[in-house]
Parts: sequence; structure tokens; C-alpha cells
Amino acid sequence: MPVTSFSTKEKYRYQNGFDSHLESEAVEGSLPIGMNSPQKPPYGLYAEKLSGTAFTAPRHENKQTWLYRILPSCAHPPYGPATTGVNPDGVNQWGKDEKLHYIPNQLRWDPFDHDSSKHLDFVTGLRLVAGAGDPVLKQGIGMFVFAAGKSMEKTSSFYSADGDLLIVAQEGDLDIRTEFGWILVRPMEICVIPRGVKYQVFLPSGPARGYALELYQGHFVLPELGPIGSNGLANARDFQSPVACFDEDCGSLASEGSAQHTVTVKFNNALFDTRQAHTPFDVVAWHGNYYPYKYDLGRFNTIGTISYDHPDPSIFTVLSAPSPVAGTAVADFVIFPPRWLVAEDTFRPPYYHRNTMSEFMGLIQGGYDAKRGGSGGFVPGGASLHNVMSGHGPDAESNEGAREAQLPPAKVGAGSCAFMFESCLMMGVTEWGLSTCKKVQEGYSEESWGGVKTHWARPADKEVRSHLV
Ligand SMILES: O=C(O)Cc1cc(O)ccc1O
Ligand SMILES: [Fe+2]
Repeated sequence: MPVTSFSTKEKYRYQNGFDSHLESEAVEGSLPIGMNSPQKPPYGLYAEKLSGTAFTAPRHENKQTWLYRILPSCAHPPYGPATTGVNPDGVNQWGKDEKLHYIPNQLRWDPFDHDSSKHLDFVTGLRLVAGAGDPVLKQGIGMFVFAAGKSMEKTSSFYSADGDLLIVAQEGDLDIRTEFGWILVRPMEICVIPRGVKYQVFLPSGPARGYALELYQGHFVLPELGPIGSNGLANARDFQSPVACFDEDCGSLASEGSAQHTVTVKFNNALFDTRQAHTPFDVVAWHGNYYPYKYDLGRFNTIGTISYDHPDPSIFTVLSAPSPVAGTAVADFVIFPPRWLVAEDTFRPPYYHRNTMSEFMGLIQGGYDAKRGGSGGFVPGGASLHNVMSGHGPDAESNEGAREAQLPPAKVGAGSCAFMFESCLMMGVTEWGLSTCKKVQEGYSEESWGGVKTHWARPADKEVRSHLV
């Protein structure tokens, strides 16, 4: 049997652990033992290092992987402005050179369209909705939605030099082939493809839709657990990474006319591509701590109050990308999974608030506590943005209900999962997000909070100090 063929079970074998030092070889003996750069690596492979941090980053933050591949990545003709992978709809999908709209209004979007005409793949189907910062400075984030109706070509691959991409599958499966091996990402699962890693996305179950966050700075970490102790929230062992799996299609640059593998790169939000004779998926073995990974959100160990009051949603943080300010994230990925509410004498839905952080929310499935679903509400495949200091909270109807509710233990969110990209940065909304997509709900704020009633009851038997005109 050739080494490139595998059963489905083999294809989706994973290695477990977050930020671990992993190693994998598709052919026994292909990893050098005790060193990284032997004069002649096993089986005639090339050794290539992929760095996720500066060489000199502190040891606990240092990220790198050694790849042992048939040909080195540099063996390609020069990149030119991309001719493939370019958006067929002509939209500015990355927001390149576009002025973002900074607006304090609460925004909500109807579900974003599927690619019903099946002309978009995962890459051409990505759309920047909002963002902050700049990939050139390695600062900030981009928030995307995607809708893909077709698989990428077997000879097309993509990587981003701009950042790590966190993908949230909402509908349809993503079968992702990376240089490191395969990852299957289904709805209710997420994955992270680190900066620089080449991949291609197939759609085994038909059209796919979801959300994504590109992190221009740093990398995701697991949040501190503090007094929670040594387990809880997303447990490290539940993160899964691929095992090495390679193709042998290795034409050489010298053989004129044989170039057939297109590599497209997002580089400062512009696309470039090159055509090379050899597949970029020729990594026979690898070892290191810089690799793609997936996580099943159903494994999240949700923690909450068992006495009173509504805790901050930071207790639901799956992954966090820290800023240089302690405890302050450039991006937190937070989920709202099904959970028991038992708080006594408590207004149980999210409290009304204004936040110095910006909150972009999406809904994977089901409904969300204290938000109207259905047409014009917060529904799966839609989104909302409550930017820095934009007031929000339960809609008027949910507020009335929650004030009067009996408070037995109650399960909320059965079959549901909302999520939040929370960032310390002020989000600018792209032209596509604000207008081209045609999904912004015009009456969101008025419908949600236009009807909030006053319950103020001035006590008749107390002296009241109020402003008299
Ligand atoms: O605004 C939201 O719906 C997200 C959210 C949920 C919660 O339980 C507390 C604060 C918060 O911002
Ligand atoms: Fe909020």
C-alpha cells in the first residue's frame, strides 16, 4: 500500500493537548533523533523550521515547529498579484485600503447568506465584517463571516501571513487539509490555523457557513483558572491536532510546464499567488509546539454561580489572546453553552451594561438568553456588535419576564450555543458589513429597548433628594 493512502479512521487520528510539544511521523523513522538539522535528514527529507514567535521569545511563549518535507517551501517561482482565489463577486473581502466605520450604535445582522450559487470556496467566501488594527504592525484583529458552496481545488492552497485564524463552524463540515495533516471541523467545533500554515478546505457535507477571527498579534492561550483550580472550562487534553500525512506529488521547478499547485497568500490583506510543481502538503514528519488544532465546544466544562448574582461571561472563556495589559484580551473567544441557572433572588439574564471592551456575538445554534429569536431577532448564522461603551442587555420583553420569573433551577440554552469575540479594541465595521451584505437590522435598538419600562417607585414615606427645577 502506498504511504499516501489511508482509511478515514487513519485520516482523522489526532494528538491531544494544548500548547504541547507534539511530534508525528507518517513514515516511521522520518524524524531525526536527538537533533533537528542532521546533515542528511532521514529518507532524503529537507528540514524546515516554521516559527510562530521570534527566535528569542521567552521560553514559555516560544512557538516553533520543525517540518521534515520532500521539498522546502522556498522552492517556488516569485509570487505575483493573485489571479486565483480572487473574489469572484468583486467585493473587498478583506477590507483592504477601506476606511472602517466607527459607530457607537448597537448593530445586529440577520443570518448571513449561504453561497447558494456554489461559486465561493472557503477562502473566497470569507468576508471581513469588523476589525481593528493592522497586520503590518502585528496589532489587532479581524472578524469574519464565511459562506462557502464548493470545496477548494485539490491543487489550491492558502496561507495567511497576517495572523492566526480561529474558525467557528456554524453549518456544514470543513474537512481541512493542512501541512501538518487533516482536521475535520463540524458545527459546534472550532479550529485554529496558525499564521503561515498552508491549508485547503473541502466541504464533505455540502455548503458551509460560519465565523472566523484573525489574530494579528500573539497567539491564543487557555485562560487562567485561578481559584477554579487545575481543571475546568476548556481542558487542555481536549484540544486535538493532526497527525502527519503527506502527498508525494513532487515535480521539480526545473521541469518546465509542470507547475500545477497554486499557493495563495494573504499578505497585509492583499492576495498574492504562485504556481509550483510540487504539492505544499509534502510534510512527512513534524515536531514542535506551533501547529493547527481543533476543539469540540461540547467538551467545555461550564462553571457558574451556585448562590446568587450573574457572573461575568469571562467564566465562559474558551481561548484568550492576551494584550500586553494584564487581564485584558485583544480577543477572547467566549461561549454560552447549555447550562443550569440556579441563582436565587437574582436577575438571571445578562445584566444591562456598558463595556470598555467591544462584544461581537454570533449564534451557532438555538437561541440566546434574553434576546428575541425568529425573524428580525438574534438567530443562528446572524451576529451582533456592541462596541466600546454601547449600552445593551436583555430586550424589554425578556426584562419583564426575568423580573417576574419564579426561580427554580432552570436549564437555559438546551441545544443552543452563542459565542462572543470580545476585544479591548474599538471595532470598525467594513463597508461590506454595514451595507453591502444587506443584513443589518434597521430597527434593532428600538425594537429591543424602545419599550423598556420604568419601574421606579418613589417611596412616599422617605425624604427624597432629587433635582428640582
Ligand atoms: O452582552 C451579552 O449578551 C454578553 C454578556 C453575557 C453575560 O452573561 C454578561 C455580560 C455580557 O456582556
Ligand atoms: Fe455584553
